[in-house]
Amino acid sequence: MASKGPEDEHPSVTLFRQYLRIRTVQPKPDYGAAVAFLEERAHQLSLSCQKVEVAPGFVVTVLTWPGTNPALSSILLNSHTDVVPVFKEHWSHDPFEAFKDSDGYIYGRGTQDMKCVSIQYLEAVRRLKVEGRSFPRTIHMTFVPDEEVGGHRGMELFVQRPEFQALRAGFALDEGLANPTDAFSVFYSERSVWWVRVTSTGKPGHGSRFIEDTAAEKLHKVVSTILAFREKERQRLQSNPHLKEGAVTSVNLTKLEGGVAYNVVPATMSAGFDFRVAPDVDLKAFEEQLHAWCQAAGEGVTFEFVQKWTKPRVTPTDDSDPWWAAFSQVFKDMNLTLEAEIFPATTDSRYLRAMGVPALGFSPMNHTPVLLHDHDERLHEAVFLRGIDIYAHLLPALASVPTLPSDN
Ligand SMILES: CSCC[C@H](NC=O)C(=O)O
Ligand SMILES: [Zn+2]
Ligand SMILES: [Zn+2]
Repeated sequence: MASKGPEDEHPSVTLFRQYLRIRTVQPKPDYGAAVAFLEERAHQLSLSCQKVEVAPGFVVTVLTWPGTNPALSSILLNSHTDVVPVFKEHWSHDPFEAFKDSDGYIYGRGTQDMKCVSIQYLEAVRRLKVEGRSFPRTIHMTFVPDEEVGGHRGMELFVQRPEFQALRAGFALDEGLANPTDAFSVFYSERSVWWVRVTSTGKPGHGSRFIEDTAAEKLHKVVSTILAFREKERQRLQSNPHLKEGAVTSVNLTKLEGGVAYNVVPATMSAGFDFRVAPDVDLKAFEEQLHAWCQAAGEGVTFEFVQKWTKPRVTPTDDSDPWWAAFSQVFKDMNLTLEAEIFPATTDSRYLRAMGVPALGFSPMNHTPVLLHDHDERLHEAVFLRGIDIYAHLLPALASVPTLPSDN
């Protein structure tokens, strides 16, 4: 297929590519430019735009399309504005140029995670407004900073504020993942992130001696135990075709620290682990297990949490739930396949669900390899445009869910 020149490119694709060029890349995202871009979109769409500074320099931008029945709770469409860093030398094209190849693939950091979704929300709303449609429920689009580093200066603070309460969110959409097959993935829960630092202390001394009770020996025991647990979970996932990645607990050894010189046995060493705990795990029992593993390694082995999520929640996916019924019916009507899963990593949905707002993670990308955080992150323009169609069906369905007991 020959590439369309910029003159006949779909305007939604052009807008997407403009947004991709804004360097909201961690660790120093240009949030000012993103907020200015969103304010301009609000102006173009005749939507109100509220800026909530949740921490100095960290703004949540809220664009609102009022519904016809303000008594009803609202639909919240969330996306984060930041993107993860790149290894530029591994990219085929500049990751912040939004290069489109002759087949229609758009390359860029954020093409999948999740600048596509931000623009799809905006363009679906634009289309529905142009068509003169209106719906009972208000639609809020929230654009939040700092998701990629945990949301601690983004959604985590925003949900605690009166401005969030004032949105009266009844249901939310947030990010999901691409799916390489014909199906679309949707995420109704996520694993709890636990970043654990195990510190081992022991006897120091000269590197030539058989010193008893060293920090390294004991740390090695803990590392072995945890990696054995990892293998057990890996096998459990591999041997059961019904289980998807998010249904088991994963762990990786991601940091090792300690030592000062080759001939000095260090008195302390530490190991860092990234646990993603499945939502059906008893978290109290799991923490006790961590204690037991450390204790079994010997005296002076302790652990601390660097991240610890303790409020896993599951959004209903049975047809008796009005939100799920409305969401899934759209896919039936459009003859599209949905696969419901637990998100394997962490998103801002956890903060929304913990506030009692049911949330689904959905990024409309089928026939697309999962390339978030990867080199050559890309999305085909046709898949991107199809996503706008899908939201243009989803938003009317969700914003027309009849009055619920929770609305009163
Ligand atoms: C807990 S902070 C990290 C959040 C991050 N989210 C997306 O990749 C993740 O590692 O899942
Ligand atoms: Zn993301
Ligand atoms: Zn991400």
